Amino acid sequence: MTQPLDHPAVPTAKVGVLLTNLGTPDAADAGAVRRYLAEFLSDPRVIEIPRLVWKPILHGIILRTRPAKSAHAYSQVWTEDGSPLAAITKAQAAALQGAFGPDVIVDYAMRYGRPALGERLRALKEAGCERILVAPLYPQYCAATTATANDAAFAELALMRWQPALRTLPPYYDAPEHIDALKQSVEASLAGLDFEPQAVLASFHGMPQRTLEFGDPYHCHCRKTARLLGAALGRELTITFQSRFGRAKWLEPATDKVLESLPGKGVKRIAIVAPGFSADCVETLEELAIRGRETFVAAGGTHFAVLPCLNASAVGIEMLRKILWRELAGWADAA
Ligand SMILES: C=CC1=C(C)c2cc3[nH]c(cc4nc(cc5[nH]c(cc1n2)c(C)c5CCC(=O)O)C(CCC(=O)O)=C4C)c(C)c3C=C
Ligand SMILES: [Fe+2]
Ligand SMILES: [Fe+2]
Repeated sequence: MTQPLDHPAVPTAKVGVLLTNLGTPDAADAGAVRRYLAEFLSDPRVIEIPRLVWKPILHGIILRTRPAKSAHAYSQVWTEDGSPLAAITKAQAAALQGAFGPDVIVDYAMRYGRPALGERLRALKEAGCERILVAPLYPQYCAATTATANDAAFAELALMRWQPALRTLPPYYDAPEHIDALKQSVEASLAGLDFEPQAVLASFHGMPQRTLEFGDPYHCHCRKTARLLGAALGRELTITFQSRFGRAKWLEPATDKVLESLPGKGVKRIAIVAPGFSADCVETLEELAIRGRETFVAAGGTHFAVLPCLNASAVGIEMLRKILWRELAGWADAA
């Protein structure tokens, strides 16, 4: 439609897709890790204990001791492109750019640290996106991951007079496309090993046990992903939970305890898959692949492999394209 001559230009309405992940420090040093942990661990969605109790523990103990230890972990997996989590999420967004047509812009952001979620959401709006799909890349829903990413997106919208329409990506723990992508990826990785594992572990990030009692579906989602993936592979997977944090009881069995116990039961050759992580990160590359191996070998294990996450692999990107396309129904074609 022709506009009056004095009317400002009206850009074509665009659609935005914002991939989000947890976040990561800007550098593998104690200062950067401290800033990252301070933001992350101040989130009441992550640490669900009264602020009055938690603040002194966080500032008096955790932020004094953990940054140096975690920085060492990060330094062992740091790449030329920075933190693996940030580099892989960036590569996923780049691989999906153009996949939904010329009027759909794909970007990425982090819930903690940079690029900040609110800032990228605003940038999409400023680029003309009137509709935005926020896609937290966690297959299994968890209040500490999915919900807090969505909260941050809506908090940014709360600051706007003219808001874009927002959709959020539902969890995809049991989506056939996700299970099939995992199956293909695991089969290809297992075929590349020079040994036949006696057991394959499915290690998920842990959560405090009481979040299950509060009604968080995370534990059930993890179990279902493992069950469906096991059925697709035709072999039973041993489910474990890693990365225990703090003193409270966490979901069990704990990955490190299982690694310690398997060789004594005659299981000396294992592979680990981490189907709760859409991208490799410090938890898979350092905690599992470095410390996990040390634990397993010290207990008498002889063969050990951690299989890569879907990352920006061809099957991983094709899976994301399909599940995002489904959520863009009625939007991408209207753009
Ligand atoms: C995949 C799902 C995740 C859940 C669930 C989760 C819960 C959760 N995590 C912590 C504490 C830490 N997690 C850390 C790193 C980290 N966690 C996830 C994912 C989940 N966390 C990812 C992808 C990463 C990697 C980030 C990276 O930079 O590579 C860390 C930082 C590292 C360290 O110091 O060990 C902490 C701390 C809690 C408390 C929690 C649930 C309550
Ligand atoms: Fe975590
Ligand atoms: Fe960890």
